[in-house]
Amino acid sequence: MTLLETISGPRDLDALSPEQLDQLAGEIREYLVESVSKTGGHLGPNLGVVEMTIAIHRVFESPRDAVVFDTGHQSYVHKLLTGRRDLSTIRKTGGLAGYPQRSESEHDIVESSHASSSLSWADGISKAFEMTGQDDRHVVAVVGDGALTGGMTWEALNNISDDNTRKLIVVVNDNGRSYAPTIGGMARFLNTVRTKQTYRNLHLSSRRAFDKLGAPASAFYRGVRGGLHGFLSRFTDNEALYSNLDIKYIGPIDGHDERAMEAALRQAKAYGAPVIVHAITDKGRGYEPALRDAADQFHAVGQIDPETGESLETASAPSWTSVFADELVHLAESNERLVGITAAMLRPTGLHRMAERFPSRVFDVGIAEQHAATSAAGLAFGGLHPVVAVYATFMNRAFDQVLMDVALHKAGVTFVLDRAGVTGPDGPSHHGVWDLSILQVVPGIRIAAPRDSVRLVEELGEAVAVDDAPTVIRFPKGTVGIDFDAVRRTDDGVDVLAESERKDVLIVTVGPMAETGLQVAERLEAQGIGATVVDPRWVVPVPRSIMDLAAEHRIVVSIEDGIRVGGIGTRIRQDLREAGVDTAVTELGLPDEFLDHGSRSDILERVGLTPQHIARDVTAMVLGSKLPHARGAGADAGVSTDTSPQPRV
Ligand SMILES: Cc1ncc(C[n+]2csc(CCOP(=O)(O)OP(=O)(O)O)c2C)c(N)n1
Ligand SMILES: CC(=O)[C@@H](O)[C@H](O)COP(=O)(O)O
Ligand SMILES: [Mg+2]
Repeated sequence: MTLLETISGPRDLDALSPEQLDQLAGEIREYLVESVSKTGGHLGPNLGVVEMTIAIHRVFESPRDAVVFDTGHQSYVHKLLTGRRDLSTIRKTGGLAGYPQRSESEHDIVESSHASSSLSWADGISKAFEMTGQDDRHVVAVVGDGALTGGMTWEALNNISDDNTRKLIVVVNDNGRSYAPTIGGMARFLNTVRTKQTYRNLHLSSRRAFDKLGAPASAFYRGVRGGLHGFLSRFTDNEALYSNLDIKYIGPIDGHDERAMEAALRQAKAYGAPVIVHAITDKGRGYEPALRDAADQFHAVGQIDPETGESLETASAPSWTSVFADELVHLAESNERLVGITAAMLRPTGLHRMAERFPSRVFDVGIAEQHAATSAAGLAFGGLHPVVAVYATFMNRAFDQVLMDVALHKAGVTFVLDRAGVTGPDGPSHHGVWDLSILQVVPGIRIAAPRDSVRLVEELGEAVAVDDAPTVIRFPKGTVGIDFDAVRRTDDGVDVLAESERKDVLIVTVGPMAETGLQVAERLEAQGIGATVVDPRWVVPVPRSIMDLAAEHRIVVSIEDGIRVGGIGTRIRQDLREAGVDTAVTELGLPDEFLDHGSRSDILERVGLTPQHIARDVTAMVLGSKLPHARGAGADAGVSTDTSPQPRV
């Protein structure tokens, strides 16, 4: 029996000797490589937090003490130590989540995988503990150096540094990387700390480092009620505590030295006020293929050969990301106004290709999507055309910047939203399902959803030609499907993909849902129901010809890989009413609920967004049987049927 097999909860760690702790760390690393190489997942980040997580769970008493992981992708070791020793189902339908999940364990607190929120969580939890007489409970936040480049962390630090006695420990997991090396002035400073062999005179050097960063950073260093003084000072008995700041700093500590981590954490625990413990770690620690991987040190892997680290997955077609990446380079060759912006995801969004070709025209702003959007408005003001490439789900947090900085100023900025729609294994906070509903309310915005690679190329070119409004191109995770040529194109750019003599149903598909729409049409034809399938290409604003086509049909069905509430279907319905077209509309999309992790196909099946489900429902509607009630959340697709005028039979 391995030591790991004896650990059913954190308290089982207490009796282990130093030698056993080292043995346990080795067993955990071995298991992570063996298991994650089969399932895929965040292998590199978790290999980097083995000793840290063991030390946290030995020093603190979860769940009485609250342990919060920023982003949560590095919580596999936490799961192993809190009664979930079998990771073989991780990220699979019905299996363990790839992030903390309260329904799995009382030890899990923050389920969102959106970075840079952990310190705000910790600030709130620690305040609540103090205010409810639970001030013997500690809060521990594990935050990566990458997550520290997100603005929320500094908002939280500014509050945590208020004069207080809250038992809040911030463990900075500093491995020097997000995917790639973490960017920015603060990261450069951390690097200074990381590389100092003796870490002597840290305080002096840090002042110099911040002075080097220029006035704003020095001002921040000297004056703002932030935690940086404590963050920069070296730990000595109470010496490092600054009168107007309350964040003591301990470190840097070797994050792979379990005993050193424990000692630092015990000091922090005993201190009785907010403390930062700065741990230096290696992403991918103990696994050569990860440490050697220059791209991202196995930040997130698919199935790999555990011996060599080689990917075992073969792509049957190019990914949406790679089609975008190549076309952007092609466009940038002839349009020197184009610049790219990534939020710490250069390679995952494909911008690395433009960066290789035009290094001075791509900016990595760190995990800072809000800053990305507004700095893009600035770039546009200066005469450039920025292309901001982010995952759709992360665009949520930059809504105000798109609205008030980009759109209000009619800035020509193109947002490329990768991983739009149901993504699958990364769970509810990673599905890119809100972008269509959120962004379509932005005045003047134009949103395109390419159905295939040909349209992605076409619509990207159209987008970057717009210089007086924000444009959005959204496409899903994974490889592109087959190209669907149009039967004809209307004068306002709507592609008719299939049409029938009988004008029973107009199916309006958003993006790659075109394939589903065509399959639905085939099924309907088999029932003698005539269907026209159209792809608007640009879904916001809804092209005029959609109104005209709707007026010719008995019912309109929209199909989108986004939440139905406030989706494109809703907009079509509203526009039809405003145009005086009373054709009934059925909007099909995702239910407005958080969709668990799983495979994309399983999730679409569960919510009823499949050709079979849709054809069955539409057949029932057109043949005049009872319209399907809005089915319960989670059971079926969000179906809203406008029942004002019944379909004309
Ligand atoms: C708001 C947001 N933007 C982007 C991401 C994608 N993302 C996931 S992990 C990661 C890097 C995190 O780096 P760090 O905090 O240093 O943690 P590490 O992986 O190094 O342990 C990024 C950018 C995210 N989860 N949330
Ligand atoms: C944790 C995080 O946000 C990312 O690492 C995410 O897991 C990447 O997802 P993809 O695998 O779709 O790139
Ligand atoms: Mg990091």
